[in-house]
Amino acid sequence: MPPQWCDLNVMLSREFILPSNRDIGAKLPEENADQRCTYLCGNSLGPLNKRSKALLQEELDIWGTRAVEGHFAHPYGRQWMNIADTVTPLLAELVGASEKEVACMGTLTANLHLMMAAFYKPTAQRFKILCEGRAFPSDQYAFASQARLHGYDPNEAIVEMCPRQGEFTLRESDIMDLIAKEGPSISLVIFSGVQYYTGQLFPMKAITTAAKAQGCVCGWDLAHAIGNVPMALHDWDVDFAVWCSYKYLNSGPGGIGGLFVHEKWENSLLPQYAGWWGHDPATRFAMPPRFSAIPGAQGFQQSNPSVLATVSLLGSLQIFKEVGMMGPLRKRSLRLTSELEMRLMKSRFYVPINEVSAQCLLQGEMNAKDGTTRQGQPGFTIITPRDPESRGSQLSLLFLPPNSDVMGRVFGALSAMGVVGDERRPDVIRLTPAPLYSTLGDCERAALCLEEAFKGLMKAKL
Ligand SMILES: Cc1ncc(COP(=O)(O)O)c(C=O)c1O
Ligand SMILES: Nc1c(O)cccc1C(=O)C[C@H](N)C(=O)O
Repeated sequence: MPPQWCDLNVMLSREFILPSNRDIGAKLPEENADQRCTYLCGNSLGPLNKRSKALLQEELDIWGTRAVEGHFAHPYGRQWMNIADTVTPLLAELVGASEKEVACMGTLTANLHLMMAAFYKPTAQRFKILCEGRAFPSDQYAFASQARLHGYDPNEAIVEMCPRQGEFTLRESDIMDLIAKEGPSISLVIFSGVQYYTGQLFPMKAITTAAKAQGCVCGWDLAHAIGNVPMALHDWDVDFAVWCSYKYLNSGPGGIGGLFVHEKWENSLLPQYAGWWGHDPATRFAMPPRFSAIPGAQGFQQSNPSVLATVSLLGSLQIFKEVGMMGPLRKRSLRLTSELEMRLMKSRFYVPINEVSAQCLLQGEMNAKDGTTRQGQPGFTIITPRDPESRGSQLSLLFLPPNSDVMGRVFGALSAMGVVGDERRPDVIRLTPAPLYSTLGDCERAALCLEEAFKGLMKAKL
């Protein structure tokens, strides 16, 4: 039976090590200084957990006592030679894939290039890359450089889909229409599962189906989706996907990445940038001169993975497994994010999204629906979709008036009160209650502190 809410609260508070208010430099009374801070920043970096810490210490000790032997003989059965096998089944479960469709390797951007090298095969008729506008910059750089590599001008080859005028997120029907319209000229459709800036969860299954119907390859950047929302990449017929593990998978800064390649490609797609870790493990250490790829995603491995990075991921994935993986976690996540949203919307500084016209935003104004202009008055709206099915854990708060100092000052005040989110300039603060370690109390506290931050701002303006 999956653990209940209260059991989870207790268990998870024991598993994670969160910075205290003092650690993060919050300016709070002494009696609150050593309490854990309100950490709502797992969309950027998940916190440390005790299992990862213990596993890391074990591997350091084994390194100290066995050195090179640790590759082949390991007191806990985690021979370094096969270390990725400890996490592959868990990653496969998280993304909805078979084990051979998944590889724990490298880093997100490097894996994205590897996958584009394998899957982006532009022709004169079909050469475009369709992606969301304002994709994470590393992805934009990767797309543009891949287009250039094939001799295309990124301005012509890359189709960035932007929200309608006055809107902040994409409509499913618009995405479908664009794929249908541009389909014959599109080589690759690649979106992020959850958009890093707005927190929008794209309809992954529908986009994949539409892309495939047009004969396009469909890939996904799952940086903000893995460990955040349930997925079924195999059943959805996704061609490839890449991810990092330092966000919702809590593997630590710069943690090891991963990729997915659908099994249907197993016999027709050979790794072009081969390395010895993609070679058949049965003969890898015999060091034969000719490459013989592991069938499936793992054939794309190049180097031996960092053992320290891999066990750090393993510790967190063991917690995922213990709580029942994404089923119970998504349920908890929906509850937490709705709680945060509900409390934020009660704020007197909250402005409903439909009252914020993008045109006015551009001019640095904020218009109320009734026609009155509340020019210059500080406030915020939530640009993440209201429909829980169209978002993960994250809420993105847009501060008003735009391009003012409101966001920066609120962010500073939140930090001083022990609330850790992150700022994305010019006007957004992302707040993410992650179901593995956040509580309803965190959501309540964040909303109260936001209110306090605004009050401080208003007082200072008087
Ligand atoms: C959506 C997205 N893509 C790519 C990256 C870059 O990842 P990495 O630095 O691990 O390559 C990030 C985060 O930094 C991201 O959020
Ligand atoms: N990887 C990061 C880092 O080393 C420092 C600061 C931020 C990051 C991030 O991952 C940013 C993240 N992708 C984002 O969504 O903004």
